Amino acid sequence: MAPSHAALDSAARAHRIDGRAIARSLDEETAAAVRAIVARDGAPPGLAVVLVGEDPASEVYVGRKIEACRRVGILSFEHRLPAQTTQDALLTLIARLNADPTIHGILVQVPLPPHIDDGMVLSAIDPAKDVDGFHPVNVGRLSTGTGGLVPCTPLGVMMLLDSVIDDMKGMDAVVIGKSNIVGKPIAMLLLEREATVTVTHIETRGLPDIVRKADIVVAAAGAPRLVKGFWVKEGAVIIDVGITRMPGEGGKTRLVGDVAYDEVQHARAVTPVPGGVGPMTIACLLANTVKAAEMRRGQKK
Ligand SMILES: Nc1nc(=O)c2c([nH]1)NC[C@@H]1CN(c3ccc(C(=O)N[C@@H](CCC(=O)O)C(=O)O)cc3)C=[N+]21
Repeated sequence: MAPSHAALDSAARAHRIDGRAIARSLDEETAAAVRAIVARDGAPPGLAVVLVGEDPASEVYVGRKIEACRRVGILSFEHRLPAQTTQDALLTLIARLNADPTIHGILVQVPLPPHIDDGMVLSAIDPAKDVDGFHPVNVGRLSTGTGGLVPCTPLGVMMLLDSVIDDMKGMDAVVIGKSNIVGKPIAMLLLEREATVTVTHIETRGLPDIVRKADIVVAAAGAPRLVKGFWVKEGAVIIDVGITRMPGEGGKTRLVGDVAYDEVQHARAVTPVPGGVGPMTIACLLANTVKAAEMRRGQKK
């Protein structure tokens, strides 16, 4: 006897979007672009990575960024400053990096220690070197669709969506999370594609019912396993941006996303954590550094 549709459905699993593989192929393009820049200018693009303090998670991320630069041939310059560094000292370093022609991109790892004003520091970075896309000039460009450098995680999210969706026009997209570095820029990018975008957050009333209407769900609330199976419409595409470190077995930490991955197998496609958005964020940082170098040559706007 042929299996019933219900049996087929319950056996079907969502496509797992492989962020590591997609990041690897973007890195190949970036490496080729770096080789072309070296052939033309005699020197590769340079990225300055600034880390203030000793947050262990930040150290892991910064280490990965430096290693990724080496892989594609970008020169990285690491600036590790003690936690008690003053805001003035940090602003002085940024001014020096802004003026340094061998530096094409500047990344100041956030969060910064509490005595430093993130907004002041990010606004001090030359917008043309702002590979994070956090400077108000780049935020303004993104929201008016006028070019500039786009934040890395949101860029990566769009590439993951593009790997499974041909055209987002008219689709219902729900973004959970309203941060300046993830939720808001993703909403702008989805709007540019003519999706119908609802931006929600942890305080949104009736959140499960709103999410259930979505063809595209981007979970970026930083709330482990917030999105349950019954929140998700059959056939939706889900991007999990959340990364929370939880105590795991044997004193290790384990990473938990914002989506209850095992409960959403009736989705069309879903990203894992780890191995989804995280690797894309780093690949997009490298791509943005090349973009900044090419913008300086006046080749791209
Ligand atoms: N100025 C600035 N720019 C950033 O882009 C920035 C930042 N500050 N502060 C912190 C967040 C976080 N972030 C991640 C980068 C890579 C992974 C990543 O590679 N994740 C791996 C796992 C990494 C692990 O094992 O811990 C994965 O999801 O597969 C995650 C998170 C960039 N951030």
